[in-house]
Amino acid sequence: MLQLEKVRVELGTFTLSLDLTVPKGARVALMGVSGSGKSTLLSALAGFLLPDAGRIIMAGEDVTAAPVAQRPVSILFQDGNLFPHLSVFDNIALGIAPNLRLDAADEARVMESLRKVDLDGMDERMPAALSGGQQSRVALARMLLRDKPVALLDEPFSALDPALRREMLELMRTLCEETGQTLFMATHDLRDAEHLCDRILLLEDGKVVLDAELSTAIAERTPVLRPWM
Ligand SMILES: Nc1ncnc2c1ncn2[C@@H]1O[C@H](COP(=O)(O)OP(=O)(O)OP(=O)(O)O)[C@@H](O)[C@H]1O
Repeated sequence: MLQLEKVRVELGTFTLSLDLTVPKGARVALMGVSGSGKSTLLSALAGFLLPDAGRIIMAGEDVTAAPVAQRPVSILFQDGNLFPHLSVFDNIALGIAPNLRLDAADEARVMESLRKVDLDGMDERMPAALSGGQQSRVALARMLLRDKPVALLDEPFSALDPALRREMLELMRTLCEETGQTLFMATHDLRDAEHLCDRILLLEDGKVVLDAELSTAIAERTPVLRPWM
């Protein structure tokens, strides 16, 4: 379970205000027009921004003042998630060992995460020698390996064509279902959201205007969601 208790984040004249609880394992689509506060919310969850008021509780722990590295989160932001001078293996290994010193068990975990995203045998390649979709899979493998309770995605896979992007979103959904991760994904595309998410949080000017089960909101054509349909 993840709780945002009366959280307020102020950025100049903009204020994000949230008071909500997200069940463990929920996959939440964060939607709203440009400037509504999606990235601000992800940054507050990741710890890049500290709230001016309120508390953030993740996996039973108060992380309100915790630095990025101490939060139980993994992050996948837009594109360019890979280091071009490191091999696929090392890019993934960074998820567990920032100094790249791995023991045999860690190495086996890296290879296992590669297998899960269907990239066996690609461990020695450099990112430039992979297709866009394969690069996204490497970033996903690293996220998997970190095995954190909360995943934060900001318009991921946006460089991929829609068919490949949706394939990645579905892969992400399968992996989340296996691990029970709670996920937040900022997106402008309701169809993309449907491929991965089961809840929707719609923001307007820093406030939640819809917090609902995604399939129900779509089936009922909830008025605030209609512009996105
Ligand atoms: N460092 C900052 N100082 C002042 N205002 C900021 C700062 N960062 C963001 N903002 C403002 O906060 C508001 C929310 O921005 P945010 O990036 O969270 O929106 P968003 O919904 O993610 O938009 P987009 O869909 O364009 O990425 C905007 O009005 C933005 O101008």
